[in-house]
Amino acid sequence: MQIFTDITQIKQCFTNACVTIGNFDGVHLGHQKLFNEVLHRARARRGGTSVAITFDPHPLSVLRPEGIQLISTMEQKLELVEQAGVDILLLIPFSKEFAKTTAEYFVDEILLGCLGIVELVVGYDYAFGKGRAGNIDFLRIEGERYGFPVTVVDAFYESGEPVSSTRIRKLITAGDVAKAATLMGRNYQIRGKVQHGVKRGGSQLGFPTANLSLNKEYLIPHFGVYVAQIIYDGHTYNGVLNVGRNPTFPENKLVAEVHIFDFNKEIYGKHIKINLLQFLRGEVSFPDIASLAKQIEADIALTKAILAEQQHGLALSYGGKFNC
Ligand SMILES: Cc1cc2nc3c(=O)[nH]c(=O)nc-3n(C[C@H](O)[C@H](O)[C@H](O)COP(=O)(O)O)c2cc1C
Ligand SMILES: Nc1ncnc2c1ncn2[C@@H]1O[C@H](COP(=O)(O)OP(=O)(O)O)[C@@H](O)[C@H]1O
Repeated sequence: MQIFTDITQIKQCFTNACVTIGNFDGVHLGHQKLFNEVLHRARARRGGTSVAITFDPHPLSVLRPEGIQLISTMEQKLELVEQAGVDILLLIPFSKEFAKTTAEYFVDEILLGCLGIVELVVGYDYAFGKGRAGNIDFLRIEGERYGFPVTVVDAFYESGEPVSSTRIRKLITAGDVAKAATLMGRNYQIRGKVQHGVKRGGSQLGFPTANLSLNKEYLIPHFGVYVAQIIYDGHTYNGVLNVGRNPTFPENKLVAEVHIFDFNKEIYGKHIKINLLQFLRGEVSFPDIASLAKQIEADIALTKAILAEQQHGLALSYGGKFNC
């Protein structure tokens, strides 16, 4: 995937550009449906180029005084859009100034002038430009005037409800990461460089934990303990994660810390990714360190049992398929 971080970097229109526009926070199954439609139109029908346009930072983090807590970092978003198979990603720098861009200017200058659009694919609820004037009715009229068909893609439904970034944010904030995964088509993930903690995990508790600091610009999952999967240096490990403020101790610092199973390496400063698979319990203030250690032991046993059960389930479902 080729990435452009400003329209001025695009010197020549793309061949038969089939374009979608959106914020794509979380790159969930609804977004993936849009990308599939664009890819199908670009490749199978037009022999052209699939283009996604998004904004950096997320418009609501600029326009809303209270900001927005995002599901995915820009780094993750780029990875996921690339995995979806999109050829070109245009990341338009978003500012209060850019928010004043009229929908007409956007269509004339960016879609037609810069990209050479031949087809537009948008989600059922999408609108852009000053005052959200670039809504579906407007785009259909512009499409007819300039000769680019506009395809409106309906939501992806799960349990009869549309999948949306807002719905996923609510689930993660409530700790229901397992359900969020079914709406995203992948697990909710946090990532970052391993930080130094207070050196209590290994020496006092008997369970070292690799600590990540959490940035408040992103969603903070419900405080508590999760079954986790850790990706480090090209390998995947199982583990158990605690998100919260360690109320048993006085520091009160927000942290995500993961005890990795069958692992014994010093990884301070290294980049790790943690997938949150299932919520186990909320964070508790324990009367002493021995009670906390005992609880962590129980958390580990439960995590291992859940993972073994999942493996067993997978083996059965593969068995079922082979038997058909
Ligand atoms: C599985 C697990 C569960 C935890 N649960 C709690 C908890 O309920 N309450 C709490 O205060 N701290 C909890 N912690 C955090 C520990 O207090 C923390 O890992 C320990 O103090 C080590 O901190 P350090 O990495 O800064 O040395 C948990 C940690 C793990 C790995
Ligand atoms: N199984 C493991 N899980 C997590 N971290 C481990 C493990 N084995 C070794 N480590 C290392 O130990 C560090 C955590 O030890 P800990 O005593 O909790 O110190 P800190 O308070 O700095 O987090 C991790 O950052 C990592 O470098």
